[in-house]
Amino acid sequence: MKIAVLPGDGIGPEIVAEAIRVLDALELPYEMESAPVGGAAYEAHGHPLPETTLKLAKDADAVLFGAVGDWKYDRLERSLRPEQAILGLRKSLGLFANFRPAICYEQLVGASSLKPELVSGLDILIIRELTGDIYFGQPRGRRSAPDGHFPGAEEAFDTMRYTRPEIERIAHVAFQAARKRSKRVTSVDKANVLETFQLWKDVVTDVAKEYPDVALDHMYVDNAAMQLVKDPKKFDVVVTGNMFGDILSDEAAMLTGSIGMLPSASLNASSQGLYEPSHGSAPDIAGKGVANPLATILSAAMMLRFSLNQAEAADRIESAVKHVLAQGLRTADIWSEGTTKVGTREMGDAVVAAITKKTITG
Ligand SMILES: NC(=O)C1=CN([C@@H]2O[C@H](COP(=O)(O)OP(=O)(O)OC[C@H]3O[C@@H](n4cnc5c(N)ncnc54)[C@H](O)[C@@H]3O)[C@@H](O)[C@H]2O)C=CC1
Ligand SMILES: CC(C)CC(=O)C(=O)O
Ligand SMILES: [Mg+2]
Repeated sequence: MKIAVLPGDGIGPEIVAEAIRVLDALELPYEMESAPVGGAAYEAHGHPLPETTLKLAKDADAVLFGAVGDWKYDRLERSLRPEQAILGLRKSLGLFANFRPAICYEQLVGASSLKPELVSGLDILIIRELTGDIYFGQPRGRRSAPDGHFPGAEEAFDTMRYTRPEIERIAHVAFQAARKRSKRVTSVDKANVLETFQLWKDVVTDVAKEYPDVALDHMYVDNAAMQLVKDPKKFDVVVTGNMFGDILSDEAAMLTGSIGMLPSASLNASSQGLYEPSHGSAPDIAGKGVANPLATILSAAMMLRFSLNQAEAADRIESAVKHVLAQGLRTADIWSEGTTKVGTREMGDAVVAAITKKTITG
């Protein structure tokens, strides 16, 4: 088993270090190799995704990724910006299916942005298409506007685009996931306005015919954003496009207590995967030792389950996380009165201790 480790920027190296310590505590027979990515790679090699980093990721069974980006690169030419590294990895490895489970752990019900009764027992699976949509569509650019209300004025444009096969394959992923859960899929679109999402809705409806045991409903994205905070438990599997999934998953994170709790798995057709927290590099707290490492640690558990065939080890990590939360340990983002505030490293220590001392109560 070979794991490529790409810590990246900001809090990336801090949280990935804790995930690695947790993986090490499991004493599994894997090999790990690290490489720079994002701003760190730009500084060292002049490119956010050097060929050697890309090759390491392609050759690995799984990639453990931190986060990329920093405000200081905002004015760089787009192809050199750190965020292009994660987009490039997703595209090059064909990681079209992004799983973002928004689970509110019982111990964190009080940390959620919503009332306890709305989030107690919450378990939503957001399935986000990850290699298409407006993040990848061509053409894009800036130019002098050729027409419109202000001809000759500077304008910028991006292209929202999906093909039928792209939508079909993510729809199959969603229906198959729903079969293992409560057999409900909500497809989120903007078909009332966008041609791209009228196609999305038509294709998801067609694919649904192959899954008569799964109930499908459609919801416009603006309504979905509202329903997520009004009555989140009405959702089970949510399938949507790249941009809507990006936005809705950050919103869903707050139902679970913090963006620092939301892991993710990005899979290709051969179950090779990239595992990263759903959040970014958090430059505002980088280097302070306060970032929550649990989303990354839980992403490592998803890696063991989905790409490395180590479901039991994944269960051990997830039980250890529940155990430390039950002990009352909290990083600043999930802290509340009556709990114990700890830093990134202490939280990692506690998860490692729960695994190695076998003190897990679940
Ligand atoms: N996959 C990736 O590498 C991603 C990269 N980014 C990049 O990250 C940089 C920062 O973006 P933002 O919009 O600020 O989003 P962000 O997710 O990095 O941070 C948003 C807020 O959440 C907090 N936060 C995030 N992760 C946390 C954690 N583990 N523990 C405690 N608090 C946490 C941050 O302190 C900040 O207040 C940008 O350059 C952005 O492009 C953003 C999202 C994903
Ligand atoms: C660089 C962004 C597209 C990454 C992001 O915000 C995400 O995947 O959640
Ligand atoms: Mg995002």
